[in-house]
Amino acid sequence: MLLVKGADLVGAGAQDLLVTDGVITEVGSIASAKGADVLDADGLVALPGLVDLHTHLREPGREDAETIESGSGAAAVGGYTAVLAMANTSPVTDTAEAAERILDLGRATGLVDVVPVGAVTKGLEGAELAELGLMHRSRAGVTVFSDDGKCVYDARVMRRALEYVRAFGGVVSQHAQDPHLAGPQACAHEGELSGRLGLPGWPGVAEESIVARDVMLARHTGSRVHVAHVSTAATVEVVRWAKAQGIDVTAEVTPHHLVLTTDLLTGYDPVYKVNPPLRPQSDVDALRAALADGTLDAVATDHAPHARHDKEHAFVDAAFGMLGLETALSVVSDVMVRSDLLDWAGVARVMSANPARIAGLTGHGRPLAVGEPANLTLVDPDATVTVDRSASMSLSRNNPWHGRTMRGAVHATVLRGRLTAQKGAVA
Ligand SMILES: NC(=O)N[C@@H](CC(=O)O)C(=O)O
Ligand SMILES: [Zn+2]
Ligand SMILES: [Zn+2]
Repeated sequence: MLLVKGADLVGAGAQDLLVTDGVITEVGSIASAKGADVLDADGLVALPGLVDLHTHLREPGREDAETIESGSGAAAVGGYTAVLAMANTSPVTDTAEAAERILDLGRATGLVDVVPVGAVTKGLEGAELAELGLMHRSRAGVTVFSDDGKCVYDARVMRRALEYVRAFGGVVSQHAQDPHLAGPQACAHEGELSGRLGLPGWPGVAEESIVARDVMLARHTGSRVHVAHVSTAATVEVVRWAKAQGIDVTAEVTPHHLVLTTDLLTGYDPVYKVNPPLRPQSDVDALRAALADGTLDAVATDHAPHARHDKEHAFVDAAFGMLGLETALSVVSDVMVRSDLLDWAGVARVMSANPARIAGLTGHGRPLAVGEPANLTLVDPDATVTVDRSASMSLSRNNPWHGRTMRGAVHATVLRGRLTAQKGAVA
């Protein structure tokens, strides 16, 4: 048993919360409970456990960069109770067996629910559909499919994937990047600055044109598409239009695209190399506004750990990606809550309820009420944190937030009644 004392339940004021056998059994004023561990939550905000739609855990294949265990630790410290593990591992998660293996490794660690994402195409090669139905019907129950890292570029393949997943309520999460408009070398927002720096440009239209196509394919098939890591104002416009038409589209934004801008590239530090690239301030402002007004449904980290020997290269040669799990809540607090763009109920929506709904996770993203699973994140809204890349559960150090001070931090994470992390460390 666990007794959480005096947490602000967002909208319901300070309450005590009793957890028995992983389920919330009482909410209100609870003086004591015999045999229960007590967690003092005075001054803390209680959110439903955070859900990340987009995490790279690197196992199998790149256990030097991250493992399911180390990434689960980072997730727990970051306030997450469920993460969707992207399929671009080695081997790729494109079979039922591969998906079940990830599920089992996640369960063995037990710090967070690790939910496998299945590849859309075999080997992420974009040609032949992977065994979507078998992955869905497996113990892993895969509902989110993505070739993330690569775009499902062939419109016919995308159409067939959408038709296929519609049968069981699945969704395709698209890494929107036209490979001709933004080729493999493209690594900086295309504009005056990329020209001056001599970096191959990645124009916003390479994203926007794929999203425009995909929402039309979703309309045509009556299926559901999700847009990964939206990075431009015009993509927001497409998503807004599609939603207004009743097209079944959802979209996510990363913490880094809500804050970091392309001018950080002037120092050629590869820590700022990410896909899609950092954009100008006008895009950042549009993304914040779209997250606030619901056009963007979710914040997803795109936690992308990379080993030192893959990241510490000349900018053009370095790997794409940055860490995100441990800092996401602080970034969102700092940029969205402190500026009144979102209140804590809004944070619960974009970091828990909406991602859980998109991924079809019934045990997550639920209101903190009697009868619900006790997955929760306690946040100290006034804590000031200065990010230190060396104090991380991740095996990698490609942390773009190093040295930054933010307000608002995860205090503790509870997964089905069990404390999984507290004050930056795994419990
Ligand atoms: N975001 C990145 O820059 N990198 C991701 C791939 C991806 O999300 O597209 C990775 O796997 O490293
Ligand atoms: Zn991607
Ligand atoms: Zn990714």
